Amino acid sequence: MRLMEDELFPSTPGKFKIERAHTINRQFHRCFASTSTMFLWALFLIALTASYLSFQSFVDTSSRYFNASWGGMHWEKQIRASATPRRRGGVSVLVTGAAGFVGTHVSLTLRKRGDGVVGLDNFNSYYDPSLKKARKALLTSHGVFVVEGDINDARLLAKLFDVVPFTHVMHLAAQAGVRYAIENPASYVHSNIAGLVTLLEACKSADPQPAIVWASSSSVYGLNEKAPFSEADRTDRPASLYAATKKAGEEITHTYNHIYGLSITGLRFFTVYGPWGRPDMAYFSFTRNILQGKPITVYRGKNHVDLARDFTYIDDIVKGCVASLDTSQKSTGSGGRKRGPAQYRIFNLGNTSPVTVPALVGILERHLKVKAKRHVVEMPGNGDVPFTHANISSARTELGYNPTTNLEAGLKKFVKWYLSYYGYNPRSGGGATKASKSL
Ligand SMILES: O=C(O)[C@H]1O[C@H](OP(=O)(O)OP(=O)(O)OC[C@H]2O[C@@H](n3ccc(=O)[nH]c3=O)[C@H](O)[C@@H]2O)[C@H](O)[C@@H](O)[C@H]1O
Repeated sequence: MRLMEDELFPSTPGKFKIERAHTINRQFHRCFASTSTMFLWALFLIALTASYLSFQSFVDTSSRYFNASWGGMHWEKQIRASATPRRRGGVSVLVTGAAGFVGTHVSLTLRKRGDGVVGLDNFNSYYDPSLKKARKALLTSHGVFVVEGDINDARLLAKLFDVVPFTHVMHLAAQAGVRYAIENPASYVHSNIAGLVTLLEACKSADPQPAIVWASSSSVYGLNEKAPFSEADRTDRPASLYAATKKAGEEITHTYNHIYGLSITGLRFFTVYGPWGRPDMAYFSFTRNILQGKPITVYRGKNHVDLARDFTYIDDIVKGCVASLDTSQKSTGSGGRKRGPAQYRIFNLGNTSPVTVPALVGILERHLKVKAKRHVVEMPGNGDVPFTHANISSARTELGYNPTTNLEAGLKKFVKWYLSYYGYNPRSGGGATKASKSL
């Protein structure tokens, strides 16, 4: 077998051979030159591919950055502006669930008195998100910036505390509704347990740590029969998963108070109602159905006993929330470590005068001037309790809480708002439409 050298450097030189050797030499150089050119080309292609890939990842990262609903210098500027108090001694509050019923009212009240407020809401579709968007528009028109995001988003929460040293957190974001827990139990765990823990983790790590006021629920009294319900009564027999998650929230907040020195106030709301309310609640859905000429289902307890609720008007609840913020002591921890014991409180915020569900329907009929088509059925075993009744003496003493609106007056204001927001068309049988909404 001939070696390659033999081919290139023949052993017997001669003209032909010499020429051939030159030719071979040239071929060798050409070949060598083309190999190095190829090598250079390959290098060039590798470099091109690498720079393309890194450019792509830059584009991806930046487009993610620019498309995210939060982040960026402009966003931070808006957050800071909204969080800045406009009065001497004003507080800076992060309100979760700001586009919710209670969250909107609390945010507006704080803003109107000159506090700094930043809202956070995930605008989920548990009920019509357009109502939440309308509440957000109302807040925006009053200078409250609402971040669209979830309390389960730890990065977002860390960023918010990074941008603003919030003095307080008003935590109202939650999966509400007693009976919906049968349909979608996971949503209660997601918002009321996992979301709460994520929020508390952010608060515990924040420097300074904020004081926290949050919404528990009258439902924690569950099967308690002793009336009126006092904060010291047993709350270990919840009747619904909703109630169980709120009760768990009370235990979880206690832990964070104990370990990290977070100042915490839990408020047990009693069936809150009023303008800008929640469409899933009975007074709201009854109003819609009565106006549309549709039947309403009125639940009744065992032995034909009417169900009753300690319905509480939104303005009274807002006063209780704001008083809770104002009487909160500072958290004692810093850098995730407790420095001393911190305040831990739980208050009932109710009205102390339960009204039966049929009586509620009667009031609505009067205000709407339309007779309801009542369909009375026995209360299904879906988490409801027969009655609620708040003892509010603790809130009276500690917060100066003093509810002043009874159900008759409160529903009158609700109906007025409902008709102005949804409109009223008597020719279509009192059908409510969203077309003529007015803010
Ligand atoms: O205090 C709370 O912690 C809770 O209050 C509220 O729960 P509830 O007191 O159950 O209010 P709501 O649904 O308006 O039913 C009122 C009454 O109407 C009866 N009801 C209800 C629906 C129906 O179709 N028919 C009916 O008779 C029903 O049986 C009940 O007797 C909040 O929704 C909840 O998120 C939580 O905050």
